[in-house]
Amino acid sequence: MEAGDGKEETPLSSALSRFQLSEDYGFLLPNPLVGDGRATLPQLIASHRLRSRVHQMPQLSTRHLRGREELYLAHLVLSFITMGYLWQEGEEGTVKVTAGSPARGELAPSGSPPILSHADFVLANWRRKDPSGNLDPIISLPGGESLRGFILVTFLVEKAAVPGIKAIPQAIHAIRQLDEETLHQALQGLATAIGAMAALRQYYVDPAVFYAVIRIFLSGWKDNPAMPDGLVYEGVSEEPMAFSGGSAAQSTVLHAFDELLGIRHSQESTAFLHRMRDYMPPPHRAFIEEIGRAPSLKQHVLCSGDARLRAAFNRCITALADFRSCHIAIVTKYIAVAKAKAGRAEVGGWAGRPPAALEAKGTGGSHIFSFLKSVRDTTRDGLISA
Ligand code: HEM
Repeated sequence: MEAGDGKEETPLSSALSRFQLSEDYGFLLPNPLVGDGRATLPQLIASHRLRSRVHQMPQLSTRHLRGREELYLAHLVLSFITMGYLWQEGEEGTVKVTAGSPARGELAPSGSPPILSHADFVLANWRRKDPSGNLDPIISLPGGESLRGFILVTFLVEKAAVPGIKAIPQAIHAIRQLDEETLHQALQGLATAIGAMAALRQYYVDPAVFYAVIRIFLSGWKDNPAMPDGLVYEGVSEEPMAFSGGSAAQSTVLHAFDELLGIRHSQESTAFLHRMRDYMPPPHRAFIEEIGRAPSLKQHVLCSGDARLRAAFNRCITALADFRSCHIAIVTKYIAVAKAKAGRAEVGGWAGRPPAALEAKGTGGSHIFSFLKSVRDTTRDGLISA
């Protein structure tokens, strides 16, 4: 609650300054949460103390935060606490109402919904561990080394995509200038970057831990039978609100590539993917929309009749379809095969049961395989024939 409603306000900046860096887990929770001594988020969740402590948290205000970084950090910390709070008892123990700050409207100023998104989980959740540039996540949930691998490999895939993202404005500028040489170079750069995103294959993640432990903490309360009524954000609205869970479908990268290459997905897939854009940082969303308003690359390549441009364009499409095939293989291993092997009582020190509501659905809420295959196939349809 904000000042003036009878409750004392604690500036979020001062609460954040009490988060301590540790070599193992990044931020430790501030003392008001743990009372005596310190505990990491996973330890707190495992000890089942988080829920009652969250109720006692002081109301936090974002008004003293300085700049974008602190806002993203605040969203990261509070959305992780929210997921721990909501899912700590598994699917059976969900709550209908949030109490206290973590899941509330204070998260909104960063422009993202009050839930853990891909931008929190991956894009903002890293720090340099040592001078040689090794990385660690800032905040973890249960899942140990597998969770660490899941976050960092996804981060590396995003990093591999950066030259491809940079090639987009270059390509659009070249189309406007009718500069075919620069356009060709930009498309070559894009195809190489998409190829490098095959770092996706290097997962150091145990499928059983991913399936039984990690996935539930990324789940949302939209299209999720475990929380069919959504969630009341106390002090924000008396009506329940529904938000999708964290998913790399919320990553800006493939949306931007699709937009540039003029890929047309099915109506159903497009609806899902567009919904995922609501979970991106607003400048990312604006970037994708701007690409959509630019002159059509595909039309330009078709009209130019330039065989070299057509080949470079098709290399981008093929690389993108290959990436999506590789992703389907990963998802098969981490969800379909893991599901078949599931049922062990305890995985990775965590005795939770695999979430039944997520058996056929992704954390973003899609019908996994029909969606992923349709998106891969419509990508292939984007090829220009000779
Ligand atoms: C264990 C690893 C992974 C699993 C199990 C996984 C699972 C899924 C699932 C189930 C979906 C469907 C949407 C939903 O409901 O959430 C999805 C979509 C998606 N994932 Fe992943 N994913 C993994 C890693 C990655 C990585 C590293 C990336 C790269 C950034 C990625 C990029 C995407 C994209 C872009 C989509 C949207 C569909 C598309 O545009 O092709 N995923 N993923």
